[in-house]
Order: sequence, then C-alpha cells, then structure tokens
Amino acid sequence: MKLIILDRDGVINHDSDAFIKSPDEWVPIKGSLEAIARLNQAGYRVVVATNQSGIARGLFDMQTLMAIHQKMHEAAQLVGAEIDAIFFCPHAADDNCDCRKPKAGMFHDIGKRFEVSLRGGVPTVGDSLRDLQAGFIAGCAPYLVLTGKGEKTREKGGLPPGTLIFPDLAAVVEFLLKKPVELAV
Ligand SMILES: O=P(O)(O)OC[C@@H](O)[C@H]1O[C@@H](OP(=O)(O)O)[C@@H](O)[C@@H](O)[C@@H]1O
Ligand SMILES: [Mg+2]
Ligand SMILES: [Zn+2]
Repeated sequence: MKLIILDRDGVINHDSDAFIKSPDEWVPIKGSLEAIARLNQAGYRVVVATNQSGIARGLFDMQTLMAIHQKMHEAAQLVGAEIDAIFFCPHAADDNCDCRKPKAGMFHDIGKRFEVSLRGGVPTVGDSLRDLQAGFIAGCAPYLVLTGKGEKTREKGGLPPGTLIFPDLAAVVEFLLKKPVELAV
C-alpha cells in the first residue's frame, strides 16, 4: 500500500500567522485537492499530520477544528479526492507532548495505524522545517513546498538531507507519479 503524509496549513490550505481559526478561514491552495485526487487514483492513502496549537492557545476549540476538517473533507470530495485520516497535535510547545512536530509521534502513530514502515521512503510534504524534521526522524522522504511558510523555510536552510523542493503540492505529486517505478528484478 502506498502512503503519503501531508502537513495541512501551508500545504493543503493557505496558512495564516493568525492561525486558521474557523471553517471560513480554511481556503484550499489552488490545485492541492486535485493533487490529492491524483494520489488517490494512483493508489495512495493520504494522511494529514498537523500541529494545531491553536487549541491549547484557546484560539478555537475541538468542535471548531472538527468543523474545519469536515469542510476540508467536503471540499476534497467535490474534486474526487479523499483524505484517509487526519492526525493532529492540539498541544502547546511547552506541553512537551510526543506528538507536536518536530517530534515524530504522529508519524509513528500513522505508520502503526496503516501498518506501513515509513522507512520505506514514504513521502512527507511540509512547508515548515519541523514538518520535514518529524518525517525524516520517522524515516520518510521529505518534500518541501514553497507555499505557506515554505519560502521562509528554504531561506532559513538546515533542511534534512535529501529534502526535495517543489513550488506546491501539485508539483510534488507530478514528480511522484512520473517517477519510474522500480522494476522488480
Ligand atoms: O502547518 P500545520 O502543522 O498543519 O499547522 C500550523 C498551524 O497550527 C499554526 O502553527 C503555528 O505554529 P505554533 O504552533 O505557534 O508553533 C503558526 O505557524 C501558525 O501560523 C500556523 O497556522
Ligand atoms: Mg504547515
Ligand atoms: Zn501533542
């Protein structure tokens, strides 16, 4: 089974320094949902791993986060895309949890849930360094997109070894689906 792990804000939808606090503030990045549909058609299970410290900060509650994700699922369905699962960390940095990226807790949980070893080069796509670090620790192949905070992340540098950089999720998917399939020897 093919699996890909996506960051949410700045990869699937536009991000905001003021957080995405309501369904109205959730706006898909052009082409991102269609890219997820292409992944589905190519046999990928698509899973989201997102930090949502806005919960701990009291900017929005769990019910609102669920409403945001309901909107994301419905918007995906409209273009024939399906997000198989959304893993989120509701904690603040000083909660010292195991799930907040750059820790790899969510990635390990995803690997267990989907019974996939991430060390087989499961791709992970993010716009922040912590997304790529978390995935890299778990064994994923890191892809940086320049949407969201991606440009700033590229400028700051320090990317995990082997990180590939693309303009957006659609470009990552184009690359992944064009890659020659390793022929069985
Ligand atoms: O990109 P993902 O992981 O899907 O979600 C990021 C969001 O939870 C928010 O994460 C915050 O970081 P802090 O949690 O304050 O460090 C800020 O970067 C916000 O701009 C951003 O909207
Ligand atoms: Mg992000
Ligand atoms: Zn957490």
